[in-house]
Amino acid sequence: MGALDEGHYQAEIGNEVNFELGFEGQPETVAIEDAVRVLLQGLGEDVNREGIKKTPFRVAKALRQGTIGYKQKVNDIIHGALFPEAGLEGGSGQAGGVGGLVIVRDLDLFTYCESCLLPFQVKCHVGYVPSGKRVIGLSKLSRVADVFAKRLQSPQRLADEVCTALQHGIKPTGVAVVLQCKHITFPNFESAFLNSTSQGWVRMIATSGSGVFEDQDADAWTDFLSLLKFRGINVDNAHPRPSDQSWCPSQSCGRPGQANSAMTNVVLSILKSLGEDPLREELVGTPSRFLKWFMNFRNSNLEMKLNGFVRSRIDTRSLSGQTVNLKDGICSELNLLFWSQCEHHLLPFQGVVHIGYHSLDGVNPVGRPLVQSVVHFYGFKLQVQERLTRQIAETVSSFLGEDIIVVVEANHTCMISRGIEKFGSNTATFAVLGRFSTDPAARAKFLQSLPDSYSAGK
Ligand SMILES: Nc1nc2c(ncn2[C@@H]2O[C@H](COP(=O)(O)OP(=O)(O)OP(=O)(O)O)[C@@H](O)[C@H]2O)c(=O)[nH]1
Ligand SMILES: [Zn+2]
Repeated sequence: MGALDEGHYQAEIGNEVNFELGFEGQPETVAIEDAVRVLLQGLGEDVNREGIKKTPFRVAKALRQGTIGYKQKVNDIIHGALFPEAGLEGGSGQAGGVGGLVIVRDLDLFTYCESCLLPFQVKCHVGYVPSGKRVIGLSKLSRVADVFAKRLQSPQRLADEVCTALQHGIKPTGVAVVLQCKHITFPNFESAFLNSTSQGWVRMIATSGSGVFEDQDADAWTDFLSLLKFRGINVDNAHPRPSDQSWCPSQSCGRPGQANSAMTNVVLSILKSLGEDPLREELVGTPSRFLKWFMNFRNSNLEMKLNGFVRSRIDTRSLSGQTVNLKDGICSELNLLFWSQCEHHLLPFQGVVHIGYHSLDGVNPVGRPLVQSVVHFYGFKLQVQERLTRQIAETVSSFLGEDIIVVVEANHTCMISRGIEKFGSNTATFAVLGRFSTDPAARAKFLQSLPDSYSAGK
Protein backbone atom coordinates (compact mmCIF):
# COMPACT_ATOMS: atom_id res chain seq x y z
CA MET A 1 0.00 0.00 0.00
CA GLY A 2 2.66 2.46 1.13
CA ALA A 3 4.27 2.87 -2.29
CA LEU A 4 1.17 4.38 -3.88
CA ASP A 5 -0.04 7.82 -2.84
CA GLU A 6 -3.68 8.90 -2.54
CA GLY A 7 -3.62 10.55 -5.99
CA HIS A 8 -2.90 7.19 -7.57
CA TYR A 9 -6.10 5.67 -6.16
CA GLN A 10 -8.22 8.68 -7.10
CA ALA A 11 -6.99 8.48 -10.69
CA GLU A 12 -7.83 4.78 -10.88
CA ILE A 13 -11.30 5.20 -9.42
CA GLY A 14 -11.96 8.25 -11.64
CA ASN A 15 -11.34 6.22 -14.77
CA GLU A 16 -13.82 3.55 -13.68
CA VAL A 17 -16.57 6.09 -13.05
CA ASN A 18 -16.19 7.82 -16.41
CA PHE A 19 -16.61 4.52 -18.18
CA GLU A 20 -20.13 4.11 -16.74
CA LEU A 21 -21.73 7.45 -17.55
CA GLY A 22 -23.19 6.53 -20.97
CA PHE A 23 -26.84 5.88 -20.04
CA GLU A 24 -27.49 8.86 -17.77
CA GLY A 25 -30.30 11.17 -18.84
CA GLN A 26 -31.38 9.11 -21.85
CA PRO A 27 -35.20 8.85 -22.17
CA GLU A 28 -35.22 5.06 -21.71
CA THR A 29 -33.08 5.36 -18.58
CA VAL A 30 -35.29 8.08 -17.12
CA ALA A 31 -38.43 6.03 -17.85
CA ILE A 32 -36.96 3.01 -16.02
CA GLU A 33 -35.89 5.20 -13.10
CA ASP A 34 -39.48 6.48 -12.75
CA ALA A 35 -40.77 2.91 -12.91
CA VAL A 36 -38.34 1.75 -10.21
CA ARG A 37 -39.53 4.52 -7.88
CA VAL A 38 -43.08 3.17 -8.20
CA LEU A 39 -41.82 -0.34 -7.43
CA LEU A 40 -39.92 0.85 -4.36
CA GLN A 41 -42.99 2.66 -3.08
CA GLY A 42 -44.98 -0.53 -3.65
CA LEU A 43 -42.60 -2.25 -1.21
CA GLY A 44 -43.39 0.43 1.37
CA GLU A 45 -39.95 2.03 1.03
CA ASP A 46 -39.09 5.71 1.33
CA VAL A 47 -37.51 6.48 -2.06
CA ASN A 48 -35.47 9.28 -0.46
CA ARG A 49 -33.87 6.97 2.10
CA GLU A 50 -30.10 7.35 1.89
CA GLY A 51 -29.37 3.72 0.95
CA ILE A 52 -31.82 3.61 -1.96
CA LYS A 53 -31.78 7.20 -3.26
CA LYS A 54 -29.59 6.17 -6.18
CA THR A 55 -31.23 2.78 -6.66
CA PRO A 56 -33.53 3.86 -9.55
CA PHE A 57 -30.54 4.96 -11.62
CA ARG A 58 -28.46 1.91 -10.66
CA VAL A 59 -31.29 -0.44 -11.62
CA ALA A 60 -31.91 1.39 -14.90
CA LYS A 61 -28.22 1.27 -15.76
CA ALA A 62 -27.95 -2.41 -14.85
CA LEU A 63 -31.01 -3.33 -16.91
CA ARG A 64 -29.90 -1.34 -19.92
CA GLN A 65 -26.36 -2.73 -19.79
CA GLY A 66 -27.76 -6.21 -19.31
CA THR A 67 -29.92 -5.92 -22.43
CA ILE A 68 -27.52 -3.96 -24.65
CA GLY A 69 -27.64 -6.90 -27.09
CA TYR A 70 -30.86 -5.55 -28.62
CA LYS A 71 -28.75 -2.76 -30.08
CA GLN A 72 -25.88 -4.93 -31.33
CA LYS A 73 -25.54 -6.65 -34.69
CA VAL A 74 -23.74 -9.93 -35.21
CA ASN A 75 -22.58 -8.89 -38.69
CA ASP A 76 -20.64 -5.97 -37.19
CA ILE A 77 -18.73 -8.48 -35.06
CA ILE A 78 -18.10 -11.17 -37.63
CA HIS A 79 -17.48 -8.85 -40.56
CA GLY A 80 -13.74 -8.50 -41.03
CA ALA A 81 -12.94 -11.22 -38.46
CA LEU A 82 -13.03 -14.17 -40.88
CA PHE A 83 -9.68 -15.22 -42.27
CA PRO A 84 -8.40 -17.99 -44.52
CA GLU A 85 -6.73 -21.05 -43.02
CA ALA A 86 -5.95 -23.96 -45.30
CA GLY A 87 -6.83 -27.51 -44.29
CA LEU A 88 -4.85 -30.70 -44.76
CA GLU A 89 -4.56 -32.53 -48.08
CA GLY A 90 -2.70 -29.85 -49.99
CA GLY A 91 -4.87 -27.02 -48.85
CA SER A 92 -8.23 -28.66 -49.44
CA GLY A 93 -10.60 -30.00 -46.80
CA GLN A 94 -11.58 -28.32 -43.57
CA ALA A 95 -9.29 -25.91 -41.79
CA GLY A 96 -7.44 -27.79 -39.10
CA GLY A 97 -7.67 -31.06 -41.00
CA VAL A 98 -10.32 -33.75 -41.35
CA GLY A 99 -13.12 -32.95 -38.95
CA GLY A 100 -11.45 -29.66 -38.13
CA LEU A 101 -13.56 -29.07 -35.01
CA VAL A 102 -12.83 -25.85 -33.10
CA ILE A 103 -14.22 -25.42 -29.59
CA VAL A 104 -14.18 -22.55 -27.12
CA ARG A 105 -15.17 -23.76 -23.65
CA ASP A 106 -16.26 -22.17 -20.41
CA LEU A 107 -17.46 -18.78 -21.55
CA ASP A 108 -19.15 -17.17 -18.53
CA LEU A 109 -22.29 -15.26 -19.47
CA PHE A 110 -25.19 -13.71 -17.59
CA THR A 111 -28.59 -13.15 -19.07
CA TYR A 112 -31.95 -11.89 -17.82
CA CYS A 113 -34.62 -14.58 -17.59
CA GLU A 114 -37.50 -13.65 -19.86
CA SER A 115 -39.89 -15.43 -17.52
CA CYS A 116 -39.10 -13.56 -14.27
CA LEU A 117 -36.52 -10.83 -15.05
CA LEU A 118 -33.95 -12.23 -12.62
CA PRO A 119 -30.49 -12.82 -14.10
CA PHE A 120 -29.35 -16.38 -14.64
CA GLN A 121 -25.81 -17.62 -15.07
CA VAL A 122 -24.57 -19.47 -18.14
CA LYS A 123 -21.43 -21.49 -18.87
CA CYS A 124 -21.34 -21.49 -22.65
CA HIS A 125 -19.40 -23.91 -24.85
CA VAL A 126 -19.34 -23.20 -28.58
CA GLY A 127 -17.90 -25.30 -31.39
CA TYR A 128 -17.89 -25.22 -35.16
CA VAL A 129 -16.41 -27.11 -38.08
CA PRO A 130 -14.92 -24.61 -40.52
CA SER A 131 -15.44 -24.95 -44.25
CA GLY A 132 -14.24 -23.13 -47.37
CA LYS A 133 -10.88 -22.58 -45.59
CA ARG A 134 -12.65 -19.95 -43.45
CA VAL A 135 -12.02 -19.53 -39.73
CA ILE A 136 -13.20 -16.87 -37.32
CA GLY A 137 -11.25 -15.01 -34.64
CA LEU A 138 -11.84 -16.98 -31.42
CA SER A 139 -12.91 -13.98 -29.37
CA LYS A 140 -15.76 -13.38 -31.81
CA LEU A 141 -17.46 -16.62 -30.75
CA SER A 142 -17.68 -15.18 -27.26
CA ARG A 143 -18.75 -11.74 -28.49
CA VAL A 144 -21.56 -13.20 -30.58
CA ALA A 145 -22.75 -15.31 -27.62
CA ASP A 146 -22.77 -12.17 -25.50
CA VAL A 147 -24.94 -10.24 -27.99
CA PHE A 148 -27.72 -12.76 -27.36
CA ALA A 149 -27.01 -13.20 -23.66
CA LYS A 150 -27.53 -9.47 -23.21
CA ARG A 151 -31.25 -9.77 -24.00
CA LEU A 152 -34.19 -11.32 -22.15
CA GLN A 153 -33.75 -15.04 -22.68
CA SER A 154 -34.57 -18.64 -21.91
CA PRO A 155 -31.77 -21.23 -22.14
CA GLN A 156 -33.08 -22.90 -25.30
CA ARG A 157 -33.81 -19.65 -27.07
CA LEU A 158 -30.31 -18.38 -26.22
CA ALA A 159 -28.65 -21.58 -27.50
CA ASP A 160 -30.67 -21.48 -30.74
CA GLU A 161 -30.00 -17.80 -31.39
CA VAL A 162 -26.24 -18.13 -30.86
CA CYS A 163 -26.12 -21.22 -33.06
CA THR A 164 -28.15 -19.69 -35.90
CA ALA A 165 -26.20 -16.42 -35.84
CA LEU A 166 -22.85 -18.21 -36.07
CA GLN A 167 -24.11 -20.51 -38.81
CA HIS A 168 -25.26 -17.53 -40.91
CA GLY A 169 -22.22 -15.42 -40.13
CA ILE A 170 -19.42 -17.95 -40.65
CA LYS A 171 -21.15 -20.39 -43.02
CA PRO A 172 -19.24 -23.36 -41.61
CA THR A 173 -20.00 -27.08 -41.95
CA GLY A 174 -21.81 -26.90 -38.64
CA VAL A 175 -22.15 -25.12 -35.29
CA ALA A 176 -22.79 -26.64 -31.84
CA VAL A 177 -23.73 -24.78 -28.69
CA VAL A 178 -24.02 -26.21 -25.16
CA LEU A 179 -25.19 -24.01 -22.30
CA GLN A 180 -25.04 -24.99 -18.63
CA CYS A 181 -27.53 -22.67 -16.95
CA LYS A 182 -28.06 -21.86 -13.28
CA HIS A 183 -31.08 -19.90 -11.98
CA ILE A 184 -31.67 -18.83 -8.39
CA THR A 185 -34.52 -20.73 -6.71
CA PHE A 186 -37.58 -18.71 -6.18
CA PRO A 187 -39.12 -19.18 -2.80
CA ASN A 188 -41.95 -17.05 -1.63
CA PHE A 189 -41.82 -15.92 1.94
CA GLU A 190 -44.14 -18.62 3.26
CA SER A 191 -42.64 -21.54 1.36
CA ALA A 192 -39.17 -20.54 2.52
CA PHE A 193 -40.37 -20.78 6.09
CA LEU A 194 -42.06 -24.08 5.52
CA ASN A 195 -39.26 -25.70 3.61
CA SER A 196 -35.81 -24.44 4.34
CA THR A 197 -34.10 -27.20 2.43
CA SER A 198 -34.74 -25.63 -0.99
CA GLN A 199 -31.49 -25.59 -2.87
CA GLY A 200 -30.00 -22.32 -4.00
CA TRP A 201 -30.08 -23.09 -7.75
CA VAL A 202 -32.13 -24.64 -10.51
CA ARG A 203 -29.93 -26.07 -13.27
CA MET A 204 -30.52 -26.86 -16.90
CA ILE A 205 -28.45 -27.79 -19.96
CA ALA A 206 -29.57 -26.48 -23.35
CA THR A 207 -28.04 -27.53 -26.68
CA SER A 208 -28.40 -26.39 -30.25
CA GLY A 209 -26.79 -27.66 -33.44
CA SER A 210 -26.74 -26.80 -37.13
CA GLY A 211 -25.20 -28.44 -40.22
CA VAL A 212 -23.28 -31.55 -39.19
CA PHE A 213 -24.59 -31.01 -35.64
CA GLU A 214 -28.22 -30.87 -36.66
CA ASP A 215 -28.70 -34.57 -35.92
CA GLN A 216 -28.11 -35.00 -32.19
CA ASP A 217 -26.80 -38.53 -32.76
CA ALA A 218 -24.18 -37.40 -35.30
CA ASP A 219 -20.52 -38.30 -34.76
CA ALA A 220 -19.72 -34.60 -34.68
CA TRP A 221 -21.68 -34.31 -31.41
CA THR A 222 -19.80 -37.25 -29.94
CA ASP A 223 -16.50 -35.49 -30.66
CA PHE A 224 -17.77 -32.19 -29.29
CA LEU A 225 -19.16 -33.65 -26.06
CA SER A 226 -16.01 -35.72 -25.54
CA LEU A 227 -13.89 -32.58 -25.78
CA LEU A 228 -16.05 -31.06 -23.06
CA LYS A 229 -16.07 -34.14 -20.91
CA PHE A 230 -12.37 -34.71 -20.80
CA ARG A 231 -12.00 -31.24 -19.29
CA GLY A 232 -14.44 -32.19 -16.54
CA ILE A 233 -17.51 -30.48 -18.02
CA ASN A 234 -20.41 -32.74 -17.21
CA VAL A 235 -22.96 -32.70 -20.01
CA ASP A 236 -24.53 -36.11 -19.47
CA ASN A 237 -28.00 -34.56 -19.51
CA ALA A 238 -27.42 -32.68 -22.75
CA HIS A 239 -29.54 -35.17 -24.77
CA PRO A 240 -32.31 -35.33 -25.65
CA ARG A 241 -33.03 -31.68 -26.36
CA PRO A 242 -34.62 -30.37 -23.17
CA SER A 243 -37.61 -28.07 -22.99
CA ASP A 244 -37.74 -24.77 -21.14
CA GLN A 245 -41.21 -25.42 -19.79
CA SER A 246 -40.50 -25.85 -16.12
CA TRP A 247 -37.03 -24.33 -16.02
CA CYS A 248 -37.78 -20.96 -14.43
CA PRO A 249 -38.80 -21.44 -10.79
CA SER A 250 -41.24 -18.52 -11.10
CA GLN A 251 -43.45 -20.80 -13.24
CA SER A 252 -44.06 -23.18 -10.37
CA CYS A 253 -43.98 -20.70 -7.48
CA GLY A 254 -47.47 -20.51 -5.97
CA ARG A 255 -49.28 -17.48 -4.69
CA PRO A 256 -49.24 -14.15 -6.57
CA GLY A 257 -47.34 -11.36 -4.83
CA GLN A 258 -50.13 -8.89 -3.95
CA ALA A 259 -48.72 -6.21 -6.24
CA ASN A 260 -51.02 -3.42 -7.34
CA SER A 261 -51.87 -2.69 -10.98
CA ALA A 262 -49.63 0.40 -11.01
CA MET A 263 -46.69 -1.90 -10.27
CA THR A 264 -47.67 -4.30 -13.05
CA ASN A 265 -47.92 -1.39 -15.48
CA VAL A 266 -44.49 -0.06 -14.63
CA VAL A 267 -42.90 -3.47 -15.15
CA LEU A 268 -44.56 -3.51 -18.59
CA SER A 269 -43.12 -0.07 -19.24
CA ILE A 270 -39.65 -1.34 -18.26
CA LEU A 271 -39.92 -4.15 -20.83
CA LYS A 272 -40.79 -1.58 -23.50
CA SER A 273 -37.94 0.73 -22.47
CA LEU A 274 -35.52 -2.16 -22.89
CA GLY A 275 -36.66 -2.60 -26.49
CA GLU A 276 -38.84 -5.69 -25.92
CA ASP A 277 -42.37 -6.38 -27.03
CA PRO A 278 -44.36 -7.06 -23.82
CA LEU A 279 -46.93 -8.89 -25.95
CA ARG A 280 -44.37 -11.48 -27.05
CA GLU A 281 -45.86 -14.78 -25.93
CA GLU A 282 -43.09 -15.63 -23.46
CA LEU A 283 -43.30 -12.20 -21.80
CA VAL A 284 -47.05 -12.00 -21.23
CA GLY A 285 -46.88 -13.26 -17.62
CA THR A 286 -43.45 -11.83 -16.87
CA PRO A 287 -44.56 -8.71 -14.92
CA SER A 288 -46.68 -10.76 -12.53
CA ARG A 289 -43.98 -13.41 -12.13
CA PHE A 290 -41.37 -10.75 -11.43
CA LEU A 291 -43.65 -9.10 -8.89
CA LYS A 292 -44.25 -12.45 -7.19
CA TRP A 293 -40.53 -12.47 -6.41
CA PHE A 294 -40.27 -8.77 -5.72
CA MET A 295 -43.14 -8.53 -3.24
CA ASN A 296 -41.36 -10.97 -0.94
CA PHE A 297 -39.18 -8.02 0.02
CA ARG A 298 -41.99 -5.77 1.32
CA ASN A 299 -41.02 -3.66 4.23
CA SER A 300 -43.06 -5.01 7.17
CA ASN A 301 -42.44 -5.38 10.85
CA LEU A 302 -41.05 -8.38 12.68
CA GLU A 303 -44.27 -9.27 14.49
CA MET A 304 -46.33 -9.33 11.30
CA LYS A 305 -43.94 -11.66 9.56
CA LEU A 306 -43.19 -13.84 12.55
CA ASN A 307 -46.89 -14.24 13.33
CA GLY A 308 -47.35 -15.65 9.86
CA PHE A 309 -44.51 -18.00 10.57
CA VAL A 310 -45.74 -19.17 13.95
CA ARG A 311 -49.22 -19.84 12.55
CA SER A 312 -47.77 -21.96 9.73
CA ARG A 313 -47.44 -25.67 10.29
CA ILE A 314 -43.71 -26.17 10.12
CA ASP A 315 -42.16 -29.50 9.41
CA THR A 316 -39.06 -29.15 11.55
CA ARG A 317 -37.50 -32.15 9.82
CA SER A 318 -37.29 -29.99 6.70
CA LEU A 319 -35.03 -27.44 8.35
CA SER A 320 -31.61 -27.85 6.81
CA GLY A 321 -28.29 -27.77 8.61
CA GLN A 322 -27.86 -28.60 12.22
CA THR A 323 -27.63 -27.52 15.81
CA VAL A 324 -24.14 -28.41 17.03
CA ASN A 325 -22.80 -28.55 20.57
CA LEU A 326 -19.18 -27.40 20.23
CA LYS A 327 -18.47 -28.04 23.94
CA ASP A 328 -16.91 -25.46 26.29
CA GLY A 329 -20.38 -23.93 26.51
CA ILE A 330 -20.54 -22.96 22.82
CA CYS A 331 -23.37 -24.08 20.55
CA SER A 332 -24.02 -23.29 16.90
CA GLU A 333 -26.79 -23.23 14.32
CA LEU A 334 -25.15 -23.82 10.95
CA ASN A 335 -26.37 -23.39 7.37
CA LEU A 336 -29.53 -21.40 7.97
CA LEU A 337 -30.63 -20.49 4.43
CA PHE A 338 -31.64 -17.00 3.42
CA TRP A 339 -32.72 -15.05 0.35
CA SER A 340 -32.36 -11.32 0.16
CA GLN A 341 -32.45 -8.46 -2.28
CA CYS A 342 -29.62 -5.97 -2.64
CA GLU A 343 -31.05 -2.51 -2.06
CA HIS A 344 -28.57 -0.91 -4.46
CA HIS A 345 -29.43 -2.82 -7.62
CA LEU A 346 -32.61 -4.76 -6.67
CA LEU A 347 -30.83 -8.03 -7.46
CA PRO A 348 -30.85 -11.16 -5.30
CA PHE A 349 -28.17 -12.14 -2.87
CA GLN A 350 -28.55 -15.45 -1.12
CA GLY A 351 -26.60 -17.87 0.96
CA VAL A 352 -26.34 -19.15 4.50
CA VAL A 353 -26.08 -17.84 8.04
CA HIS A 354 -24.13 -19.52 10.84
CA ILE A 355 -24.82 -18.49 14.43
CA GLY A 356 -22.78 -19.32 17.53
CA TYR A 357 -24.01 -18.72 21.10
CA HIS A 358 -23.29 -19.61 24.64
CA SER A 359 -25.24 -22.49 26.15
CA LEU A 360 -24.09 -24.28 29.29
CA ASP A 361 -26.34 -27.29 28.71
CA GLY A 362 -25.62 -27.42 24.96
CA VAL A 363 -29.26 -26.88 24.03
CA ASN A 364 -30.90 -24.19 21.91
CA PRO A 365 -33.49 -22.72 24.34
CA VAL A 366 -35.93 -21.61 21.64
CA GLY A 367 -35.37 -24.20 18.93
CA ARG A 368 -33.88 -23.91 15.47
CA PRO A 369 -37.14 -22.96 13.65
CA LEU A 370 -37.41 -19.67 15.50
CA VAL A 371 -33.80 -18.81 14.70
CA GLN A 372 -34.43 -19.67 11.04
CA SER A 373 -37.51 -17.45 11.04
CA VAL A 374 -35.48 -14.48 12.28
CA VAL A 375 -32.97 -15.08 9.47
CA HIS A 376 -35.80 -15.14 6.91
CA PHE A 377 -37.39 -12.06 8.39
CA TYR A 378 -34.26 -9.95 7.92
CA GLY A 379 -33.48 -11.64 4.60
CA PHE A 380 -36.82 -10.84 2.98
CA LYS A 381 -36.20 -7.10 2.85
CA LEU A 382 -34.15 -4.72 0.74
CA GLN A 383 -30.79 -5.17 2.41
CA VAL A 384 -27.06 -4.83 2.52
CA GLN A 385 -25.21 -7.81 3.90
CA GLU A 386 -23.55 -5.97 6.79
CA ARG A 387 -26.92 -4.72 8.08
CA LEU A 388 -28.47 -8.17 7.69
CA THR A 389 -25.63 -9.64 9.76
CA ARG A 390 -25.93 -7.07 12.54
CA GLN A 391 -29.74 -7.26 12.70
CA ILE A 392 -29.64 -11.04 13.03
CA ALA A 393 -27.01 -10.84 15.78
CA GLU A 394 -28.96 -8.22 17.73
CA THR A 395 -32.27 -10.03 17.45
CA VAL A 396 -31.10 -13.53 18.35
CA SER A 397 -29.20 -12.12 21.32
CA SER A 398 -32.60 -11.39 22.91
CA PHE A 399 -33.31 -15.12 23.21
CA LEU A 400 -29.97 -16.93 22.73
CA GLY A 401 -28.10 -14.75 25.23
CA GLU A 402 -25.71 -11.85 24.96
CA ASP A 403 -22.75 -13.86 23.61
CA ILE A 404 -23.42 -14.14 19.90
CA ILE A 405 -21.33 -14.65 16.77
CA VAL A 406 -22.90 -14.49 13.30
CA VAL A 407 -21.29 -15.28 9.95
CA VAL A 408 -23.23 -14.64 6.75
CA GLU A 409 -21.94 -16.12 3.47
CA ALA A 410 -23.57 -14.96 0.26
CA ASN A 411 -23.42 -14.71 -3.52
CA HIS A 412 -24.30 -11.21 -4.69
CA THR A 413 -25.87 -11.27 -8.14
CA CYS A 414 -24.99 -7.57 -8.48
CA MET A 415 -21.28 -8.46 -8.24
CA ILE A 416 -21.56 -11.33 -10.69
CA SER A 417 -24.13 -10.57 -13.37
CA ARG A 418 -23.19 -6.98 -14.03
CA GLY A 419 -20.71 -4.26 -13.21
CA ILE A 420 -17.48 -5.84 -12.06
CA GLU A 421 -18.64 -9.35 -13.19
CA LYS A 422 -16.69 -11.34 -10.62
CA PHE A 423 -17.90 -14.83 -11.42
CA GLY A 424 -17.47 -17.22 -8.54
CA SER A 425 -16.94 -14.45 -5.99
CA ASN A 426 -18.76 -14.58 -2.68
CA THR A 427 -18.92 -12.43 0.42
CA ALA A 428 -18.65 -13.26 4.12
CA THR A 429 -19.65 -10.86 6.90
CA PHE A 430 -19.19 -11.22 10.58
CA ALA A 431 -20.79 -9.78 13.74
CA VAL A 432 -19.87 -10.51 17.36
CA LEU A 433 -21.49 -9.59 20.64
CA GLY A 434 -20.54 -10.17 24.28
CA ARG A 435 -17.87 -12.75 25.04
CA PHE A 436 -17.22 -13.41 21.33
CA SER A 437 -15.98 -9.84 20.88
CA THR A 438 -13.28 -10.24 23.56
CA ASP A 439 -12.38 -13.93 23.38
CA PRO A 440 -10.42 -14.85 20.21
CA ALA A 441 -10.30 -18.51 21.26
CA ALA A 442 -14.11 -18.72 21.39
CA ARG A 443 -14.32 -17.06 17.96
CA ALA A 444 -11.73 -19.45 16.59
CA LYS A 445 -13.57 -22.47 17.97
CA PHE A 446 -16.76 -21.39 16.26
CA LEU A 447 -15.09 -20.43 12.96
CA GLN A 448 -13.25 -23.74 12.79
CA SER A 449 -16.58 -25.55 13.05
CA LEU A 450 -18.01 -23.91 9.91
CA PRO A 451 -18.71 -26.29 7.02
CA ASP A 452 -16.17 -26.34 4.16
CA SER A 453 -18.67 -25.19 1.56
CA TYR A 454 -22.13 -23.82 1.94
CA SER A 455 -24.94 -25.66 0.24
CA ALA A 456 -26.73 -22.64 -1.20
CA GLY A 457 -23.58 -21.35 -2.82
CA LYS A 458 -22.70 -24.40 -4.91
N1 LIG B 1 -21.11 -3.00 1.49
C1 LIG B 1 -22.00 -3.54 0.67
N2 LIG B 1 -22.01 -3.15 -0.61
C2 LIG B 1 -22.90 -3.72 -1.43
C3 LIG B 1 -23.81 -4.70 -1.03
N3 LIG B 1 -24.56 -5.07 -2.10
C4 LIG B 1 -24.10 -4.31 -3.13
N4 LIG B 1 -23.10 -3.49 -2.74
C5 LIG B 1 -22.30 -2.49 -3.45
O1 LIG B 1 -22.98 -1.28 -3.56
C6 LIG B 1 -22.19 -0.47 -4.40
C7 LIG B 1 -23.05 0.52 -5.16
O2 LIG B 1 -22.11 1.32 -5.79
P1 LIG B 1 -22.43 2.48 -6.81
O3 LIG B 1 -21.12 3.00 -7.32
O4 LIG B 1 -23.38 3.46 -6.24
O5 LIG B 1 -23.23 1.70 -7.97
P2 LIG B 1 -22.67 1.01 -9.27
O6 LIG B 1 -22.05 2.04 -10.18
O7 LIG B 1 -23.81 0.25 -9.86
O8 LIG B 1 -21.52 0.06 -8.69
P3 LIG B 1 -20.74 -1.17 -9.37
O9 LIG B 1 -21.33 -2.42 -8.79
O10 LIG B 1 -19.29 -0.96 -8.97
O11 LIG B 1 -20.95 -1.09 -10.87
C8 LIG B 1 -21.39 -1.43 -5.26
O12 LIG B 1 -20.03 -1.31 -4.89
C9 LIG B 1 -21.94 -2.81 -4.86
O13 LIG B 1 -20.98 -3.85 -4.98
C10 LIG B 1 -23.77 -5.12 0.34
O14 LIG B 1 -24.52 -5.97 0.81
N5 LIG B 1 -22.84 -4.50 1.13
ZN1 LIG C 1 -36.66 -16.94 -14.26
